[in-house]
Amino acid sequence: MTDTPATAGPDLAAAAELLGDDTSRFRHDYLQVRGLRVEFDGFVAVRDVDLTVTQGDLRFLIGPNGAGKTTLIDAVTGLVRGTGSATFGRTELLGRSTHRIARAGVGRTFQTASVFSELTVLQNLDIAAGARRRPLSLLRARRAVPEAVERALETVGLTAQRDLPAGILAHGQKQWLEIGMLLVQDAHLLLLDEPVAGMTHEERDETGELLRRIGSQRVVVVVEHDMEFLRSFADSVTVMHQGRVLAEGTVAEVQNDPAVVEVYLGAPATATPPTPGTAAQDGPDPDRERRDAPALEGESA
Ligand SMILES: Nc1ncnc2c1ncn2[C@@H]1O[C@H](COP(=O)(O)OP(=O)(O)OP(=O)(O)O)[C@@H](O)[C@H]1O
Repeated sequence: MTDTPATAGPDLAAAAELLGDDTSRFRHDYLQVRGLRVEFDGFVAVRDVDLTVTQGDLRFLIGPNGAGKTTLIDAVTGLVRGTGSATFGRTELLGRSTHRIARAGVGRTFQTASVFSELTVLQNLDIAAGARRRPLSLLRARRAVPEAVERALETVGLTAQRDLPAGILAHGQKQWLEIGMLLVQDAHLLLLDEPVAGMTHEERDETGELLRRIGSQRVVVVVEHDMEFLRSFADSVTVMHQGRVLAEGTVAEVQNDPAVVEVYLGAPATATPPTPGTAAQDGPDPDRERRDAPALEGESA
């Protein structure tokens, strides 16, 4: 946050207004994944995954590195081929193109924000909003900023930065811009891949509040490694390990689940508790997943 103007952060009142659209065609839709399987040249990255996420249930998807979290999102959004079923509303998403999945109201962010750096914040939002417009009408100058774009700017707290090139935004602001782009695209299932990675504490809290608001009206799945952020904002948690769902429940439930403790800490919960964040001496050889797993207790990774 050195060369960018200070921001007041997301505007929660604007978020409430923007999200208070209870005439939405997506109002009762939810994500339902059944028997999802993704293979890469014979390596099974995701297997037998069942997942149901509804509106008002801010779901965090956690698990050690390589657990299959991003691959799950990739399959739901059409970036990789999966078998089984993944529906949002009445739409089967598997087997559809990324474009058609987006049209079904499904949007995602990536670990690295993918905004057009040379274009302004406003232009980025305008392009996202215009995803359904014809190319010629996109080129035509318009007199006013569309209301949805204006509201999204306020919602994600970037009104003061609207005319700045997106490339000079702080990391957190780029993530907010991406979320704004999903809102103007009318995404009602938002899949966010590590949205607070690299953010300051303040930005994380602002992002958490924003996600809560969005999650009360839309279906939101957050892939995260930041346990402090999870404890503050998750309504529910799905834990993945080696491509499967290992556990699911409230933060307290998964934190106290022996299988989860074992995966994260490297020892059965009933054994002498290891030092948080380290593998147990007597446990199996720590593999890559375990070494990289953040501590479930204490400070975030
Ligand atoms: N395109 C690919 N080709 C081959 N293997 C892949 C591909 N994408 C992912 N994998 C493998 O699938 C497994 C799951 O990876 P994935 O990125 O989904 O894990 P993750 O839980 O998101 O991990 P992280 O927290 O590190 O992002 C890993 O073993 C990874 O190496």
